[in-house]
Amino acid sequence: MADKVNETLSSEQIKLQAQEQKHLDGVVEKLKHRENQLDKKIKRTQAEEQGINKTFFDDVKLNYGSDTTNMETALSIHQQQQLLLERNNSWRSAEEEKVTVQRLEQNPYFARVDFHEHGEPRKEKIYIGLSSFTDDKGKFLIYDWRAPISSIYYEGKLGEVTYNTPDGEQTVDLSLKRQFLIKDDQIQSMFDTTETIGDQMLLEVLGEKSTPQMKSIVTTIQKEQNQIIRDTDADLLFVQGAAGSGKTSAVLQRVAFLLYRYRGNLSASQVIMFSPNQLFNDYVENVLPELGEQNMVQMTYGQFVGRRVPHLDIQSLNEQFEAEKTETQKQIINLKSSLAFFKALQAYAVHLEKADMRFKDIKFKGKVYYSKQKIKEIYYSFNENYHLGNRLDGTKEKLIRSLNHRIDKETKSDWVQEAVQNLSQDDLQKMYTTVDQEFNSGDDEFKFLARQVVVQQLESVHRAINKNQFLNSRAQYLNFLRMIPKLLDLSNYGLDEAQWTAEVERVKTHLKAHEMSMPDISAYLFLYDQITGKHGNRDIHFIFIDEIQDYTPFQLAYLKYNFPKARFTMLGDLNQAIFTKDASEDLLDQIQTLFSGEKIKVVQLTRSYRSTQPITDFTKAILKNGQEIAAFDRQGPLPNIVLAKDEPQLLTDILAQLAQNDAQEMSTAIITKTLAQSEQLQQDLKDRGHDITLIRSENQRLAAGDIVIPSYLAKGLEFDAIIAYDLSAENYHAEDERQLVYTIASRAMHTLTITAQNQLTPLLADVPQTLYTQGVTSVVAND
Ligand SMILES: Nc1ncnc2c1ncn2[C@@H]1O[C@H](COP(=O)(O)OP(=O)(O)OP(=O)(O)O)[C@@H](O)[C@H]1O
Repeated sequence: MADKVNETLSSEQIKLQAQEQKHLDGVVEKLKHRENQLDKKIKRTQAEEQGINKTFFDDVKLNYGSDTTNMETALSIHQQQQLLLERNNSWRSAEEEKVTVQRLEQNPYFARVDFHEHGEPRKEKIYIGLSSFTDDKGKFLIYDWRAPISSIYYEGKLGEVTYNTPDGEQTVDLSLKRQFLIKDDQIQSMFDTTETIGDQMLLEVLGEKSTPQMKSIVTTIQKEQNQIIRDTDADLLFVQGAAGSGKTSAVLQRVAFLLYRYRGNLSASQVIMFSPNQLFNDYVENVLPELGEQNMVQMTYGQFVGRRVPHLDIQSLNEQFEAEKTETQKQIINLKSSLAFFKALQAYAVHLEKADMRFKDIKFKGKVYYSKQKIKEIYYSFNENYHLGNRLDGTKEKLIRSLNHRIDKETKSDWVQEAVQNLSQDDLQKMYTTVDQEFNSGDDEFKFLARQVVVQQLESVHRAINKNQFLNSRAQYLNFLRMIPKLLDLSNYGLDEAQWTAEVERVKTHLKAHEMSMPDISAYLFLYDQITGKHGNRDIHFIFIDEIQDYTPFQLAYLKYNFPKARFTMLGDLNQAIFTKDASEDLLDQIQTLFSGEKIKVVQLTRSYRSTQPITDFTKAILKNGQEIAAFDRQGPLPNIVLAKDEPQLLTDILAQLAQNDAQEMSTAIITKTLAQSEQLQQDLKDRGHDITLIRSENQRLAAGDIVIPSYLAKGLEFDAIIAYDLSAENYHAEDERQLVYTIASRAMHTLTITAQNQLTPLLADVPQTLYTQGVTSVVAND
């Protein structure tokens, strides 16, 4: 496209481009000059550091005569260390700057804006790039895209534009917005725009082929995305965005923005992003480093809870997704996912201050050392001002004190006498505090050793106390579940007591086998946190949650509890609730309750950038009463529905479509509903002589090229071409699978093929026939 634009350049434009090229040459020269200077600085300071290191002790006045000379020596060492540290910092920061300069050399800037400050006669002209760069006199040659003034590039049209600065709002008069495509220090093309970022550049970016790694979008951030990226006000920023509307992209640029805006007060380790699965983590991991920032902490909710209960087998993504559920099970899950369940647990915790704590005996050498009755007695011996956490601390303190008393007593028991006599020379040496420890008498020595032996042996009791091993967490959780009919109204969830009792028994059986389902694990941990008085991690400043529609209100409440000081950004598409399905509908209401009294901002992104217009129009028609979606005007072939009469025919159709996509150099993902189908399909294709990568687990790496992947792992990802596997009436029939079909179809960037055996799923029955072709393999690729 750049060529097409160049072909039609007028002489005026050619002149303008030559002027810009001259400016660019000047900036590149200065960047190279700076790199040179930095190289010299790095070499010099490293040499100085080595020099200081070599002569360190020659230069230090080693003098250990008197107190004053000792002091002088210490001072002298300190001075030398300071010198070393200074040199070290100096070359390290020069190295860092060099990396930035080198990144800028690759692509110094992507935009220029001209504007007048209000009341100032002089026109200003600034260039915007990935980082700031000043010349030797401190004049800005490039502004960081995150600098306050750069916002005007993304914010509005020409004319009056307001932008936020740390000191409040500023207004300028914007007279020019120019975009550049620069490669190897040459301007490939440039566009002046009158609208927000010209569609031309966006079209070019979006028309590119997919990559196994997500790319940054700084050059073409859209106005509404910019609002998400630069928000510094909201305690909760909630983004509802259609599939492909750039939620994930916006959030990654937002992390980069926040790290810049709060530089010095915020580090990447204080930002956590919760993502749908590990594959997705890999997919996005390059974006921040590309922007010159460190990656934030990334994890899935499963990982977040799983690491705290290594002994329990938690339901995997696959099990969660594929488990067939009865109506009662669905209702139980609904209950356990609710805020009411969260509150019931808090109420139960208050009740525990008075009664019903469950303890385990602490044993020593197979015998009860502190009985659970004794522990319970201590626990409830404190007055009513003691809350759960204090009670536990108080109990532990008392137990430790009692243990110390018992150590003295225990030293006189027979087993200790015997153990001391049997100590080897080696054991003895380890026990003495100094090699030649002296004692007044043999008796004293014996007492000393006996005490050491007892302390060593009783270490297990000590540990049991310290590590709360006397808490009977599992029995406690079951007790909480049994109490539920008293704490909330089961009939609100369409359940009766008998069904609930059966559920408690089910949880008990699973616990015996060390297994737990996802809804239980959060409640189990929250209960433990209540009992231990844990108040969460106050050091985390920002929490991002992607694909929020797959979280339950309980999980979100639990995350909020865990990160009490954090500001939350939640992104999702209520149309894509593939785990929580209908329950996601009132999620936003529930979240608002969670953040009541705090600043909430809700932003909607409706334009879908991932897919061509025909694909977006088709996917939009799958949904009934869904959230708003607008297509981006990028053309391509209509989605194609291929019906096969039987399985061999289905395979033949898939192979034909794969061949066609390959010929157009598009990578294809065949998305099946379940993992079993993916495995079968991979084998069937192999039998037909076609090898294809199977993504079976989230812990795999995404490879370039064609893949087969089950639906729940394709979340958040995108591919040039999608083949939706067997969207037949038999495979997809339940109304609550509509969102799943939408999620699958909306992964496609350029081509979408729907295959089905026999009869097409009724979920597509209402899609107008004008929105797709049927029976033929699609022909035209995106130009
Ligand atoms: N402003 C933009 N400039 C260029 N590309 C963009 C822009 N916004 C979004 N895109 C592209 O659109 C595609 C979809 O973006 P992204 O994955 O962030 O959307 P999403 O809303 O998280 O989608 P989903 O909910 O379906 O996972 C990506 O390829 C992204 O690079």
